Amino acid sequence: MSPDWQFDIPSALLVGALLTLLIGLVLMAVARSVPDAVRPAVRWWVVATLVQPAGFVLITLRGGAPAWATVVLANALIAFAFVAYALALHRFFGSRARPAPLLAPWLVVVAGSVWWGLLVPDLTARLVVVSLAMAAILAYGARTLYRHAHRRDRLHHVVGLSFAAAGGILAYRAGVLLVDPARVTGVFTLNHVQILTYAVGGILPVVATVGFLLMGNERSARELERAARVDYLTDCYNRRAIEELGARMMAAARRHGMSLAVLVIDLDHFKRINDELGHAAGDEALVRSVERIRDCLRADDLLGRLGGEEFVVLMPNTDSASAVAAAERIRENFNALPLVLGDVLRPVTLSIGVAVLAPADRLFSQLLQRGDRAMYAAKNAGRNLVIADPMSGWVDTRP
Ligand SMILES: Nc1nc2c(ncn2[C@@H]2O[C@H](COP(=O)(O)OP(=O)(O)OP(=O)(O)O)[C@@H](O)[C@H]2O)c(=O)[nH]1
Repeated sequence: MSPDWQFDIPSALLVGALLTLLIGLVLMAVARSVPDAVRPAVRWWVVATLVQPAGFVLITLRGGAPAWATVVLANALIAFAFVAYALALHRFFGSRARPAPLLAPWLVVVAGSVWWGLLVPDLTARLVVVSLAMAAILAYGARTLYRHAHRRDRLHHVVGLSFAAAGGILAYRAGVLLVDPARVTGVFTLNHVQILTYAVGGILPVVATVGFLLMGNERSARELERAARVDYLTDCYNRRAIEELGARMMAAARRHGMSLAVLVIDLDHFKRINDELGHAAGDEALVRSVERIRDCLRADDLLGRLGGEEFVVLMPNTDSASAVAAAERIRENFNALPLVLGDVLRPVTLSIGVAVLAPADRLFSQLLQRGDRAMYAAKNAGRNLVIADPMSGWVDTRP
């Protein structure tokens, strides 16, 4: 280091502690606005950002306060904060936390601090063991993140690389001490190893927390976007999404000279289910029906709920005969097997209208309207029926 440079580790630790605490408070303030699913993760992260500064402050008191506090408690708190960060990532990705792989290194930190800090004082052994155990916790956190994060989502690198860098620095310190124990004669010894550990170690939680905040924000945005496109009850697309996707599919079909079919599916006498079994059973019937219909479809068909008990299937690259065959398969499935609503078996039939993209269709709504008309024709013809719109080639599959 240049002779003009001054660096003092306790000050760096206090600044790091203050920054971590402040960003933890920011996170606490936004915790209420994150989606419910992310809230437990945010809570663990807030715990980490409150506990870690306490550990850092205790380290600055070394020499002036008893070793059980400045060594054992300080290390236990910092290692606990690392465990809490890792648990936060576990929760963020929805996995139930299995603390065992995190508890073991935390216990090593505590036991190593007690043994080589209080009972048989040995700075080198203590720093090596504590550094390696803490590095293991951080590596576990980074692994959790990289196992679950979406590949296209680059944001998680901010958190993942912060974990990996902090773990790497601690492992590097252990390596240097093993090779050359004389390098560190006290915790505040000024050399590149200690400066890296405490200066970078104080900055990384702040960087990681910013990354975590942005991850939470992105998750909120994605969930809002999803909520705007998905039917809350049945989890298939809602009307708005279907109209958007339908228009897009129609344009693609035109561009590539391919066909596009729609099925408009309506449950017959659905009102009777509500009237006889109650509204909750009616809701369940809608959910079970969506599952059934989905099971009958190809991977690139899209299913949506237009409202009430009316559904639509968008079938790319499908001609009239194939669409009618698919509709017939769905109708027959319902006709053959009653829906299971709790303990009740309830026979439900379907009326299905089929329409295929015609040269005259300018808007997706026109195609959908023809499907809807065909569905009503099936209703008027006695229900439990598939009818194709005349412009798609009239087909009546009355059994
Ligand atoms: N449980 C439940 N019922 C709904 C929901 N949306 C609409 N409904 C009910 O669905 C029923 C639809 O009744 P109708 O339009 O008369 O149709 P239907 O009884 O199926 O008769 P057809 O279509 O002519 O065979 C109404 O009673 C609505 O209250 C929903 O989300 N959940």
